[in-house]
Amino acid sequence: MAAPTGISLRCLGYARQWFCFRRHRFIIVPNRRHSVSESGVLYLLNKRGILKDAFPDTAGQLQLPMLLESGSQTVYCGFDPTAESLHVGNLLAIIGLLHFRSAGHNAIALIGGATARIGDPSGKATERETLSEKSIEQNTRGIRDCLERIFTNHELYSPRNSKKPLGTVNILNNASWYRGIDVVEFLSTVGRHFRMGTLLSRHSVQSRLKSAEGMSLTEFSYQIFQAYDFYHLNQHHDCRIQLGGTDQLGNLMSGYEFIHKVTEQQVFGLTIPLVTTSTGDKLGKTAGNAVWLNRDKTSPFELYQYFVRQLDSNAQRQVIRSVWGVYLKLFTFLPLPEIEHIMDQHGREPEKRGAQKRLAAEVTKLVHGKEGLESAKRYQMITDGGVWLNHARVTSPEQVLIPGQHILNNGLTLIRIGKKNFYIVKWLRL
Ligand SMILES: N[C@@H](Cc1ccc(O)cc1)C(=O)O
Repeated sequence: MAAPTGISLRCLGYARQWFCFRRHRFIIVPNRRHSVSESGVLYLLNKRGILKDAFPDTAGQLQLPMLLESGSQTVYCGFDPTAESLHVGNLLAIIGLLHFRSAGHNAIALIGGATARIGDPSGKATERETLSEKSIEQNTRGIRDCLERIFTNHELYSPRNSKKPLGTVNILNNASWYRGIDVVEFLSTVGRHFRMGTLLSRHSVQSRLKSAEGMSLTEFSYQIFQAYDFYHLNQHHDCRIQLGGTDQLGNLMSGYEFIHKVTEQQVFGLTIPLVTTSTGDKLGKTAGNAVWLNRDKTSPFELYQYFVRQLDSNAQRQVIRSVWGVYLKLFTFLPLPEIEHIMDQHGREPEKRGAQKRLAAEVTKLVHGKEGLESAKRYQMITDGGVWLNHARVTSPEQVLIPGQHILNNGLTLIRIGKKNFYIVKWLRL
């Protein structure tokens, strides 16, 4: 973590924390003259490395901490249903929302049933493929399922630092408010507030305009829809904070500007960092494929393995040690002193792979619950080489039982699990 040595902006005497920005990192420096609210959610998110930028920066530095301390607030983050499941790359945004929930604030996960049809150009070099309404509906079901499961697991299993009651979580779909909006009405009332110069200046637009393919009006208008969503949630759910990945900054700014113009209310955008592996790749891809959060696309075992395995090379041990510590802070809700303890132990006995096993266990429990974690561990036993069939070690969970080899001619199989547990299985021929 970067040391808090940049330009700092002191809050007036009544603020509990002040912030500084250095090399695009969001740093919160506790105000030593006043009792520091080290339990504040921004302070915590920052300590865990989950915050990157705030928008608008100056107001964000001074007003947002005060707003969050003044009472329960509503925070939202959107997910477009472009696939049947969310993936590991979405996990940090969900975890960010859940930290707000743990601190007693209310979280909205917005499924972009409407925006998925428009297609967000942010971070994309080419126009998105058009999705049929039917596949968007199917994807929406998969994503809703995924979010509900994670929210329940968070409530059941995640350790909490705050004594405040958990905030609410709400899953909404923006298709529900666009259904009733007339296109002429939308352009004449909403469209009027957006200035072409500002829209054109966004990075997502600029990079696409320079490409040979250019950009369609549909994708160009995406930021207006996301801005309107923020406005809608502000009006109907008193939502004043939007969370998104770093590529979402332009969309967050459009929302801020629109709401500010129409309502004069102060709202905020927060970005979370893009997590990369030690080799610089986006986290959440294995052999180029995404690691999904729904079990029919990536099993609990594969998810567990992904976190245990990747970066697991001796050549990178020094890097790995610090990376595991960072991942534990980002992807688990374990208290920071406990993470330090895990890392100390890991430093003493790295061969036990304690840090990565704990990381994998916590992530699998959050995503698939206790039952999912148990099933992942049962397979793990096989890949660790702790299972023998007729005295031969089995290391692949895909192992098939072959008659004559694993099922002896007398119809028996001797199974050994670990050092001491022996079982005889008698197979009946039907
Ligand atoms: N544009 C976001 C998803 C989103 C959709 C609608 C919103 O209101 C907010 C966010 C993304 O692609 O990640």
